[in-house]
Order: sequence, then C-alpha cells, then structure tokens
Amino acid sequence: METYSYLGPAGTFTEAALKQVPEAEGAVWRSVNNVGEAFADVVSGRSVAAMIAIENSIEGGVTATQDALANIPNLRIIGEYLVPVRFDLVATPGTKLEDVTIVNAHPVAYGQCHSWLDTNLPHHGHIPSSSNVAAAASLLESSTADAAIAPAGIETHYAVEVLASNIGDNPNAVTRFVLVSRTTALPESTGYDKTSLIIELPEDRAGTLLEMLEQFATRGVNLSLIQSRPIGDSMGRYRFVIDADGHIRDERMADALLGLRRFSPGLIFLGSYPRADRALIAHPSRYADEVFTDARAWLDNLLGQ
Ligand SMILES: O=C(O)C(=O)Cc1ccccc1
Repeated sequence: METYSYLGPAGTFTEAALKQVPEAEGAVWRSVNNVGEAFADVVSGRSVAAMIAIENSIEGGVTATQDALANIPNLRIIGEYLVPVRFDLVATPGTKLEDVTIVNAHPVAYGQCHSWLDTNLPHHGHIPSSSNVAAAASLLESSTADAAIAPAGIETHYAVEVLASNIGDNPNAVTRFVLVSRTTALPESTGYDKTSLIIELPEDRAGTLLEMLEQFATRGVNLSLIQSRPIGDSMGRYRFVIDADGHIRDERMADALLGLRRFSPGLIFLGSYPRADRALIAHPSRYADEVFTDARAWLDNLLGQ
C-alpha cells in the first residue's frame, strides 16, 4: 500500500494538511520526526509523497524546506494546502502561568507568539521541539520545560491543560504546505495553477535580476512569491525561490521557462500544481495561448514547415 510521510505525531498542522489530500485516504500515514526524514522517505521510495511546511503567513518561508528542494534532485511539488494555525499555551494539570519559566515550542510556532510571550512571560526561556504536538507530548515525559505551545484542541488528545488560548500574534495566521513526490507526471492544468521554480542568476554582472524578472514580465506571467536564499558555497551568492501564476502547459509559462533555461546556469522546475485557494488566473488577452501558437505557426510558415 502507498505510504505518505508527514511531520508528526498525529495532531500536527502537517497532519491536518495531509487530511486535505483525497488520494491519501486509506493509505499508510508515516509520522516522522523532522522534515529531513520526510524528504529521505520520498528519495528512497519508502513513501510516494511527503507533506511539508513551506511558508507561513507570519514567519515567511520555511528555509529548511526551500533549501532541501534546491539541493535534492528530482523532487516535484504536486499540490499545495493551506492550514489556519491557532496556538495555545498548555501545561500539565496544576501548573500555573506564574510557574512557567521554560517553554517548549516548534521554532515556526514560537516565532508567531512573540507578542503574547513578551507581555505574559517576559523572562521565559525557549526549548525548540520537533513539532507542536511533540512539544506538548514532551511535558508528560521527563521534561525541563514547564509549558508548551501546541495546536488549539491538543487537550483532547493529551493530558494537558490550557493556560492561555489563541496566543498567536495574528489570528489569521496560515501555513502553506506542499505535497512533495518523485513522480514526473504533471498534475492536470486547471486554470488556477501555480508553477514553482528555483533560479540561479548568471555570473556577477549588472542587471541579471531584472533580466530574470523580464522573462516573466514579457510573457504576462505574474509572480506570487520571490525569495532569495544563499547558495551556500561563498558569501553573497543567492538563488531565487519563485512561485509564478500558471501551468507549464500554458504557452506563456512554457515560453518563460525556455527564456529562463537559456539565461540561468541553474534552473530547477519544482512543479505545476493547483493553487490551494483555487483563484482563477486572469491574464490579458495578448498573452493567451493562441497568441503564442499563432506566432509559432507564422514562423514555421516562413521556414517552410
Ligand atoms: O508542529 C506542527 O504542528 C507542524 O505541522 C509544523 C508547523 C509548526 C508551526 C506552524 C505550522 C506548522
């Protein structure tokens, strides 16, 4: 039977994202302790896919995920899923807020609760955990932490009490997850797709960033994410993580990719897949598929083909 890997244990936001995948219903769900393990499962073929957090509306890009996608060859994103994230501060029964000095929390969660922590626990120390559920579960074992940041509702699964609810800085916080696989089969084009790319710029000369952006702009392709990440081999070298509106089967996107392929010494196609919000992509009629195919037919005709 097919296996899907996710950051566990059960009850994490990552599991909530996997619950949104119809194909994962009835499959084996493998809970792993970190994102590296989830990627390794996909690479080894142990799992057909892994659900992985890639971006949070407050904390920004999950850099470990972006870097893994840049460094591990032959991975494809086949879907994206949005999960609203709500956090509570929990502790073992009887603990009072004034007893709390050490808080166990996943770094992405911790980064979203600063205002509440600064106001209510200004002297606290932080111990990072591998996931939000692991943070709460650890309180029930021998733990140096007195409290944990956990997904709202955790008290129905673990014997912990809520000391404070909804402690996130922003009540509308959302995390974007991606389903990562090794398949090269492209998801169908839907009209509300997104294409994810990682792009290196050519050697140091003026204007290369603009040249990269022009590949999209001159074909009417809108970008929804652009983030730079250090390549890591020397100071000051960056690659760009990009999400562009549209599918590789859209002529304007295919044309932009051909331009990027000629221009970039390192271009990684991470996949074309439906947007989680299913918002249809609008584009001016001068960038419609027919405009590109007409131009190609005109050239073919001149060439006598
Ligand atoms: O720990 C979890 O519940 C996760 O799924 C990872 C995570 C951590 C913080 C915000 C969103 C997802």
